[in-house]
Amino acid sequence: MIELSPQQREIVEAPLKPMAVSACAGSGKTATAVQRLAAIRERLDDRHGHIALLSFSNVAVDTFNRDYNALLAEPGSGRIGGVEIATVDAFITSTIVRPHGHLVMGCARTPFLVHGSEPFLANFTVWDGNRPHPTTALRLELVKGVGLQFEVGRARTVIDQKAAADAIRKLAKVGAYSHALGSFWALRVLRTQPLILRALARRFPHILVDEAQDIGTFHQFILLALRGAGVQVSLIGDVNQGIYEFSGATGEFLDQYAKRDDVDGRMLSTNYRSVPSIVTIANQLSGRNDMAARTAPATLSGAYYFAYKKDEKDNALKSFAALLGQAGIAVNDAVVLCRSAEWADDWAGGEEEQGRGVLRHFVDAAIQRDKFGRFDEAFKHCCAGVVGLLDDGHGALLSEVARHGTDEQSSQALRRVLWTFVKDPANGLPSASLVADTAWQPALLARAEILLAALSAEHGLKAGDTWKAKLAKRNILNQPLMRPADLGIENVPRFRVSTVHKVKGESIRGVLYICNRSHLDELLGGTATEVGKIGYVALTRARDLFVLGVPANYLKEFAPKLDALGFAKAGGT
Ligand SMILES: Nc1ncnc2c1ncn2[C@@H]1O[C@H](COP(=O)(O)OP(=O)(O)OP(=O)(O)O)[C@@H](O)[C@H]1O
Repeated sequence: MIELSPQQREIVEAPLKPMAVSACAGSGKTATAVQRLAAIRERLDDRHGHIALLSFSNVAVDTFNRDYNALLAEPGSGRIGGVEIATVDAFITSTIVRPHGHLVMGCARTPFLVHGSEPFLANFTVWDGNRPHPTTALRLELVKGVGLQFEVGRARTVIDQKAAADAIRKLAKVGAYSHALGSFWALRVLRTQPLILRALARRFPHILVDEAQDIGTFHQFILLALRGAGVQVSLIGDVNQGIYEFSGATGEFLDQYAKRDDVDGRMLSTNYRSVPSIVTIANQLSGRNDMAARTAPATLSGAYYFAYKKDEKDNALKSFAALLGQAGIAVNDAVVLCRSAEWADDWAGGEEEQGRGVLRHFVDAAIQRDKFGRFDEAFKHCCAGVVGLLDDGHGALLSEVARHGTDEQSSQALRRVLWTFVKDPANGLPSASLVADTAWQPALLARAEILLAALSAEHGLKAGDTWKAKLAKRNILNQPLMRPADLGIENVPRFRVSTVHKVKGESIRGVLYICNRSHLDELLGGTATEVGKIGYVALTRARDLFVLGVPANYLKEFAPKLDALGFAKAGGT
């Protein structure tokens, strides 16, 4: 177990009152939050009350659970249960929407989350004046001076209030809600059901929220409603890492919360993750003055840049591999980061897109499993694909099967069948290395038939009438799903490639961040803009080595600025 610093310990041992902790990157928020959770648990007299520790990703929740259980296992630990560790959304779902949502949704069943691929959703659309959109595509925005606004699509088309409200009600009547609508219904419950609000406040006298810069507008109102009913809400986060601005999470709530009279404002300002030269650059970008706890290792470390050309990606990857070699970092301990999913796909050796609709879910599942070894992602896609093949009547199934930690026996048995299918390229989901039109799709069709027969016999699940048509060869090519490099034919190091958003919260030994001109511009401009913050998150993931990929055309323009910040030029393409 980590020995806490005095700054961390003061937070852990502070009096039981609402707290706002403004922390820098790599400052040990995880250990501090877990120990604070344990300290509150120990000191709280109310043995019926639960303390909730909430975050925004399953990875963070798993880490918290692991560390809290390790604390419980320590000799002499008198700590007991009575804590709830979950994502913010899972907490809202399990404590508000599922048990009480029916009171405001007008449905006669336990509400269930829909993911968008469920066939029955075809009957639930909303009209934008020109064309219909799935109701599940509605996003809710609170716009200053306007109030609640409903939008769809990338162009953020605003939907007529009444049309949106009618569509949401229609969906709610069958018990379904989308991800965006979950918080909406939860807030409705809290605002219209005072007895439930009071009961929740009694059950959760303390709620700690990690990554609090990611609290969006609806989450904020939910937390404030609970606070109004007496819950002590504490926040811990880093506004410089607020990279979900597009979804209404500006970090302002965390900033403002610290200024409230009854809130104890604290800081965590030592970075335990990165070597000092990286912390110095991070300080300049964020305007903070954080300390580096580490000293530089004897091998190559720090922040570098090199030029790359878009059509010579393999050279850039080889240059990065060479730098990693000098730093003594294995390829497996490094990552290539991009701003957008499209870029990440491209740098990962993007496949030519194959499949449409339901079939596309199976394509994605095979690629996730065989190219990236990500079985959890493969499982999710496979579930969406299988549910897409079933009869409309099984609309709630996907949400039951996909629910993290569900303990219902029927769901568990079904999960086992689906896992078996996902894990087995010989008899289940066919290998992504097969040629798609002549081998992969026919194999999928035959095995899906066997799977559907088993689901019908053992689980009473009925296949939809058109399931075969959904697996027809639409946009299926005469080539494998994975491109040759991933089949081991070309000799380029195989890096994990990811978006910055996906590695949030991680510590990684070597990071290459591939930029275009505007990414660089905003990175150098500091953390005032969202893309600037994304650059800051990329930089601060690196433990030992951070490399910036600069487009060759712009090297001359950016080199002096990068040198001035403390980057060093690496040899490169
Ligand atoms: N007191 C400490 N002494 C030594 N190492 C520590 C201490 N506190 C934290 N660390 C280490 O610092 C690293 C970063 O911690 P953690 O992942 O919790 O950072 P974080 O604050 O969540 O960062 P970020 O917000 O950037 O993801 C971890 O490897 C952790 O073990």
